[in-house]
Amino acid sequence: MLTINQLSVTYADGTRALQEINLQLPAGMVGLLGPNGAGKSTLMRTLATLQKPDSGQIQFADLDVLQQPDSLRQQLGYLPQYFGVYPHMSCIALLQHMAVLKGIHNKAEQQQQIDTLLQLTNLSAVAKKQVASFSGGMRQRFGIAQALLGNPRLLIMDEPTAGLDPAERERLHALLVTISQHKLILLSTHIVEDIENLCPFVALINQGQIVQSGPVPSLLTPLQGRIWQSPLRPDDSSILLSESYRFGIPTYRLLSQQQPCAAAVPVAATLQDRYFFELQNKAVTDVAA
Ligand SMILES: Nc1ncnc2c1ncn2[C@@H]1O[C@H](COP(=O)(O)OP(=O)(O)OP(=O)(O)O)[C@@H](O)[C@H]1O
Repeated sequence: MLTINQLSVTYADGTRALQEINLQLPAGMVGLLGPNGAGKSTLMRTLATLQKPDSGQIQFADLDVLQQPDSLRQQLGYLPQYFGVYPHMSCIALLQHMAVLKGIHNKAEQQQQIDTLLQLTNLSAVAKKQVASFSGGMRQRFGIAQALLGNPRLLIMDEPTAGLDPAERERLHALLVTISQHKLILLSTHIVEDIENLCPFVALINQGQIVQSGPVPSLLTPLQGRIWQSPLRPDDSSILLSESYRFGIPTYRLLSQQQPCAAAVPVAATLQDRYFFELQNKAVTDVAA
């Protein structure tokens, strides 16, 4: 549904934020996962036609996005990473204003869409309050409501769950699943759990390059049967993927063909394992025999 070919973006100071990116994304929820500075926001802004690439092509359905940015904007909803400062306007007044900017001039249609979106995002009760007074979670839900004006086919969301408490994050997940029918929702995050919860398809980005993309199960298959969890860090040739703590006790996740030490138990591979593996710039064939 969305095809990206040889897309490169270089900033004025010479930073090569995107380097010849190629991607094919299907409809549904797609995760763009990468560490800080990987190039996620640059890619999202370029897809949203807010900044121009040095070179490359973007095709959305039958639309050449870089040649027809205005046509793309009519089908696009965008939730930026930072909204900046809100004007002192009520939620409903701001949505009415944004509806006009999106070309929804008919008052009855405007009202009907806004009412539906306020209900969907659970903001009806606070519609007359100023958005500037909203909590972080309410602002994100407002951000989604404005992005959904005009029923866009492509929804781009840059780190939508950043800074939300667990209950707000769950609410947002439920909302995203509800709206994901018949759309491509591209969701960027560095929170692996968000992608595991929501996205059947993922693209991993690191240092301006797509290092893997595909249906999540296909990314896990090469690691199955090779992931081990151990309370000790073995002194062998296994690849250390991550070190985490539970109640202050360390747990190591390791990639190895064989049991790395007597304390290691086999566990199912997760997206987080693949992500940490890719950040080490290794190929699956590097796994110790
Ligand atoms: N306006 C800019 N001028 C120069 N360099 C920039 C600019 N914006 C981003 N960069 C650089 O481009 C690279 C990619 O940045 P980008 O913000 O796209 O990454 P990101 O994956 O969204 O990171 P984060 O998760 O921290 O938001 C980084 O090295 C960043 O420092």
